[in-house]
Amino acid sequence: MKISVIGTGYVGLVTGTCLAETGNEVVCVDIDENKVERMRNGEVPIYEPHLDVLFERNIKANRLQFSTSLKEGIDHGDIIFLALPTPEDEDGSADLSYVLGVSDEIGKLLSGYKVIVDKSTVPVGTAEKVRAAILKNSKFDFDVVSNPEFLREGFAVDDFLKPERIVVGSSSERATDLMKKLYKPYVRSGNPIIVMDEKSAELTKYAANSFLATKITFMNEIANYCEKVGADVDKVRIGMGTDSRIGKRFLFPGIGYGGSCFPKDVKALHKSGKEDGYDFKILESVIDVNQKQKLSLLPKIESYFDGDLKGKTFAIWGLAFKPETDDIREAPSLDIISSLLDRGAAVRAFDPEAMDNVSRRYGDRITFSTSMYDALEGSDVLVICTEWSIFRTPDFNKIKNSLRYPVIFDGRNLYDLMDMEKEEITYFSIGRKPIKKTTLVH
Ligand SMILES: NC(=O)C1=CN([C@@H]2O[C@H](COP(=O)(O)OP(=O)(O)OC[C@H]3O[C@@H](n4cnc5c(N)ncnc54)[C@H](O)[C@@H]3O)[C@@H](O)[C@H]2O)C=CC1
Ligand SMILES: O=C(O)[C@H]1O[C@H](OP(=O)(O)OP(=O)(O)OC[C@H]2O[C@@H](n3ccc(=O)[nH]c3=O)[C@H](O)[C@@H]2O)[C@H](O)[C@@H](O)[C@@H]1O
Repeated sequence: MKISVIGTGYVGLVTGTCLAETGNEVVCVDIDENKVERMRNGEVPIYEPHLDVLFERNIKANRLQFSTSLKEGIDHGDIIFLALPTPEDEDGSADLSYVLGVSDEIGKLLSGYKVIVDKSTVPVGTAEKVRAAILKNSKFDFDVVSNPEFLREGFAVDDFLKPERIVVGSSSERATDLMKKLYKPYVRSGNPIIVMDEKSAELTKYAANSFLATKITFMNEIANYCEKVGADVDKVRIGMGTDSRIGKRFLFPGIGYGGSCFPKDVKALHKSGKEDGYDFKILESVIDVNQKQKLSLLPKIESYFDGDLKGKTFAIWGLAFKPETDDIREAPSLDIISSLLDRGAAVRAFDPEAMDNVSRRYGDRITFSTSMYDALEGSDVLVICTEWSIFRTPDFNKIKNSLRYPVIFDGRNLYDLMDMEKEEITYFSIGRKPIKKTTLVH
């Protein structure tokens, strides 16, 4: 089939590449000329595991092309995916200007029947707005489908190729049939294509993300309470998660959820609710608790240094909002770094993939290290913000010998408490008892 994807970010580029992988002819359109030039030169502009292999293969096979021309995209595709940003607006609502702006243009460019598929995460009622925006300028027949995307960064290719489900929101039989045909190769394992009306599809996406964010936040509150009463959140997590009604996944406490979606989507659903006369009290709490959780290591750090962080140097391991991505949008590490800098401390940071993105934001206000161990040199203590695999089994002797104070503040509970008892390291984590050793100052 002939497919166009408008917007080549994490979702658009993965969608375009994976759709080319099953034999479709795909044109990806982006407004960012530099990005399009890089992709035309064979460069994948984001870090996403396994994407490079598929990207290269499909470009070589001439199934994947890039353009800055929306007209080229609209002329080419029978199905046109919108994978445009829907960032948080000042009041917390989803900014629809990208989606509706492009829809406006599409109306002027249509020259025959097309299916316009909204893959961006959007509030209930957006499909109608997209339809109205196109209709304003077009006399040709078209359908609008809501097809929310559930991929996770870091696993995006796998999630797209083998989705647990595909949600298609459409009231048009013609468009639904085309979508089913397109997605058939991706649901061979028997996972369903769930067809519903557009509004329900739009809400399914917000409901899924908000539920997961709520699950994490609930565990963060349980972790905070564990610290007050001397319980161990790891044990509570396992005890709870083995109940299949609860499930083991997304119960890991930490320094809050981040990323380009959970924070904005929870706020957008809360805001939509308000506009539609419904007060999502639970989401208000989730937003509030998560903001506080991002800085939950700070009181522990301040208390360790008797409130005075001036002149101290902090090694930070992990900057991305989660492992296996270079994405730093709403990353808890940024809240922690800003708070440390505000208190007169210095930061030596290391991340396997996200340092370029952080450097664009902080410039030379922080030092970027060449390795995880280099970050420790000249630092007072270590703070862990992201659970990259390479941080899971470090050389504890190196940590002890490099830091001025052999102390770890772990925002992701990477280490077993029993193991840490054996090390001469003071260890603070989330929802578990602190392990305090008589500190040797180098
Ligand atoms: N990042 C993720 O893991 C997921 C994101 N989503 C949703 O998908 C949508 C896109 O998200 P991302 O891919 O992360 O965004 P992104 O910010 O990574 O990429 C958006 C792309 O659209 C391009 N663009 C902006 N205006 C344009 C225009 N007028 N014409 C053509 N291209 C234009 C930008 O240059 C950029 O390359 C959002 O609604 C998001 O909530 C949904 C599921 C997963
Ligand atoms: O709409 C989106 O953009 C996507 O948002 C999330 O995917 P993603 O943001 O890539 O990452 P997750 O793995 O869900 O993690 C989100 C945040 O929650 C945190 N998290 C996750 C799981 C957990 O147990 N504890 C926890 O704190 C992570 O550290 C991270 O900051 C959803 O998992 C995807 O299904 C969805 O498509």
